[in-house]
Amino acid sequence: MLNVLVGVLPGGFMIASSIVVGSAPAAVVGGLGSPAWGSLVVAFAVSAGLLFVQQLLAPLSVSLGRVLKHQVDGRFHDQILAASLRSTGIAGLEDHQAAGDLWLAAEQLERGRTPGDAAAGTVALVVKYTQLATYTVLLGVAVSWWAAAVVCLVTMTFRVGHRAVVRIYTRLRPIMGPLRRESMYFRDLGTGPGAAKETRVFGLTGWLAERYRSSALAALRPVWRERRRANGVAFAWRTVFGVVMAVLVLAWMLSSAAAGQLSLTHLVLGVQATLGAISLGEFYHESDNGTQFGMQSVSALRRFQEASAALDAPQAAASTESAAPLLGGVRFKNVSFAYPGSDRLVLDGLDLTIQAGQCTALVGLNGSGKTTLVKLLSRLYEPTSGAILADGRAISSLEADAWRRQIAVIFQDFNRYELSVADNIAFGAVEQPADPGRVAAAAHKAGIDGAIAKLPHGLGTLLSRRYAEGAELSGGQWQRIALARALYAMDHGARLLVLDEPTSALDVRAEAAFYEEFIANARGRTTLLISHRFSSIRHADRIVVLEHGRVVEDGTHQSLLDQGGRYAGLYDLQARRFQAGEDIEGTER
Ligand SMILES: Nc1ncnc2c1ncn2[C@@H]1O[C@H](COP(=O)(O)OP(=O)(O)OP(=O)(O)O)[C@@H](O)[C@H]1O
Repeated sequence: MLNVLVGVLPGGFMIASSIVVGSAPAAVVGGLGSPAWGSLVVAFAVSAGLLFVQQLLAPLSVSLGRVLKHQVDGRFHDQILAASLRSTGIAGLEDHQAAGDLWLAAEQLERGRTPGDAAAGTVALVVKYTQLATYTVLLGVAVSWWAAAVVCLVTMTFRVGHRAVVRIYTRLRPIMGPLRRESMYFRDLGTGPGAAKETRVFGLTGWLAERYRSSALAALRPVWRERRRANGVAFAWRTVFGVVMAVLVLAWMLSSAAAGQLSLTHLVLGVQATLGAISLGEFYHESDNGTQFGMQSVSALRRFQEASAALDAPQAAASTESAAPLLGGVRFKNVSFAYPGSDRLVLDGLDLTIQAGQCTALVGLNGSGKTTLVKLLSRLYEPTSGAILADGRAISSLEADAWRRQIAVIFQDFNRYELSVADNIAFGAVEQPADPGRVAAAAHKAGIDGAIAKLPHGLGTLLSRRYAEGAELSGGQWQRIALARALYAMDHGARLLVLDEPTSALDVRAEAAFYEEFIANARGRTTLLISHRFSSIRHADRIVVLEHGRVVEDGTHQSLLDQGGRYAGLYDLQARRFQAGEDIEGTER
């Protein structure tokens, strides 16, 4: 409503100021104090008043537009976070297309093309089109309706032209999107610290700069081509048409006034309305980009939400039973699994029981499905067929977050939070208030307390080089921090500890020592240790060998050696290499 008023006010000013000009000759003739002079003063006061109100309300309208933008954007940010942090599954985040849509939604926000801009831009359009409507009506009433129609047509022709240029970006989005994503990837690779070592060591810096340049140019060239086309001949035609029409209308008004068919007031009003309307045929900075692109992030987010919902198994969202503390073991019953969009069974009729109170080691070559098994256990994916039972209840029927509090999982690619050491450990049980004593105890159990003591602020040290007071840990120390996080979770009620390749950053001897120490400490706890190295986990209560998504051997270290099967073969191979002083890892990868 405010914007309608802001749109109408310039029309009011035009009327009042035209009356001022129209009544000036009579006022001059009548002199000071004459009725004509009085009318002139009233018209002048009204026009000044209208101008004043207009100057007062226009900034208010802009400010309210900004408030609207920030409110809409705030809500949208919440929606993006809520969509990407949905806790039922991660299939959408790991799917190329869906993840691309989520990236697009966030990227549009970073580029300042937000739903808030669309909302504020739409509201700002109300001002512009109310103005155009007002000028058209004034011209129609004061001069002629055909002149009003022509001027309105000219303005809209310019507007259509400007919008056509803006629309080019939307039309080319399917081509530009992947290219832009590629160029952003190369830019981030070149400017971020993560890849800095390798790009220099391998001499990739020149290659990186060239790939960034070529992919950025490939994304921009189609836009430049289309823009030249839209801004070239079509623009020239529109300009010629607009200028000719405007000149014709103005000339006609002048000749009518000269012939005495149009009063001075009507002439001034007609000229003002014509020029005012035509000046509205411009590009609207406050509206055009926002209304054209602002909703793209919304559509991209909707696509991501739909794809995630379709990719995640429906039971994941539906399960609501509360999870009782896990007392017995966990059983994988004939579990098969293929990643969404793939027919390949990564797990194929897997039968496995993780016994309570035992340390079970799961070994298998790269790609045999070990991490996938942990993702199913954590309910980040649901089995394609079969069931995972905890104390005899299908975990798919349990409320996902409640079930996850029963397990403490450290993935291979665990998170390194750029927060304090204490936070990194206490995230193991984030739903409970952090307990410094138990944090220190977990750090001690994970064998990282010595390294923490040497940090400038102990447990309070920020683990990030981005801060002056921050510190960086080695890969092996980070792994111990992650282990401390899992132990802290166990200390707060988690019943099953899962470590997926917890020692990949340790050297062979440190790894062997870690496993020996860990397995000894974990006695009596339900633990699942995952490794692709067969030699390290020989002290586990039980060793399960996974191959092509199935259990192929199951027993103690000694019984598996006696069987002389897969485990024995690979164990012997590693042991011989180790004795020969070669890198064990090299044999198996
Ligand atoms: N998100 C995913 N989408 C599609 N396929 C996947 C995905 N993650 C893993 N895979 C495939 O599933 C198979 C098993 O992978 P998984 O990570 O479970 O193996 P792994 O035994 O843990 O291997 P590693 O010892 O190398 O960690 C691999 O062939 C892999 O390519």
